[in-house]
Amino acid sequence: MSKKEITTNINVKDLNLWYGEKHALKDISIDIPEKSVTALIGPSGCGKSTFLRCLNRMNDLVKSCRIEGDVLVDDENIYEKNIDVVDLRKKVGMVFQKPNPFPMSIYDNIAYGPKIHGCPKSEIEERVHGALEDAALMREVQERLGDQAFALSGGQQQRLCIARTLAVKPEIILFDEPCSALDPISTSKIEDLILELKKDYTIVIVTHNMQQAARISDYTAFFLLGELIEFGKTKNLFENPQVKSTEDYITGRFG
Ligand SMILES: Nc1ncnc2c1ncn2[C@@H]1O[C@H](COP(=O)(O)OP(=O)(O)OP(=O)(O)O)[C@@H](O)[C@H]1O
Repeated sequence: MSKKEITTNINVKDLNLWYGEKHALKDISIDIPEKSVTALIGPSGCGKSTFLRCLNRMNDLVKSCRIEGDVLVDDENIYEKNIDVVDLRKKVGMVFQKPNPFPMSIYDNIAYGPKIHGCPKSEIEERVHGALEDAALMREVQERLGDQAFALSGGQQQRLCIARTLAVKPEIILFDEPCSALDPISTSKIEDLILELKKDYTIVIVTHNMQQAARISDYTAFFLLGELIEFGKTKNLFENPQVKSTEDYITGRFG
């Protein structure tokens, strides 16, 4: 890492996670820099999505899941009893693998979040428009905001889901393989968007696509069998990996 002081806003210490008997994350410690893109890479089943979901407590929804260790967001341990999970997920938004718009209009999809979080009625329209602009979707949908969201293409639906996340003004956005269901042109639009968003948001992205990690991330974390093997600047990790298994993975020897 550079000598310049790097500010981190997600600090994970000795995180362990079990699904029943299965020890899925083992002693993970990592400090994630703010306003940058951190990619999580590694072979299928190594725990990338599980780790991502720990950052906004999505694993709370899994009955068999047990977590030990600390996950600090802005110096606050998000696993403390007094944490309001709804507020947490507003601050730490998430975009999933498959676009999952609500069965309602384009406008209402985006207005939904601000409404349930008590945004004054007079500000909703501005929020919706701002989020559509920031998600680089406005130009394509401005004439059809009342149309059903499902009428959009897959790539547009995914940008709608990003707009929906932005509308509640998060600080951190988690992306779980956001392009895996998309064609190359839609993928490239989402990648451009992520590069734009990192000016204002901290982004953590799970990707199977190493070229994608190399293209858009500033930092990369390599996971293997539930362990964090190596973490550092993307350029260093890809060009000069410090651990043999990282090198084996990025050169395609396994995974
Ligand atoms: N809800 C669950 N219940 C039980 N085991 C689970 C659950 N979710 C994940 N696992 C297990 O935990 C391990 C890590 O899974 P996870 O989905 O985090 O891996 P991943 O690296 O994201 O994989 P992929 O790249 O295939 O999405 C795997 O062995 C998986 O089978």
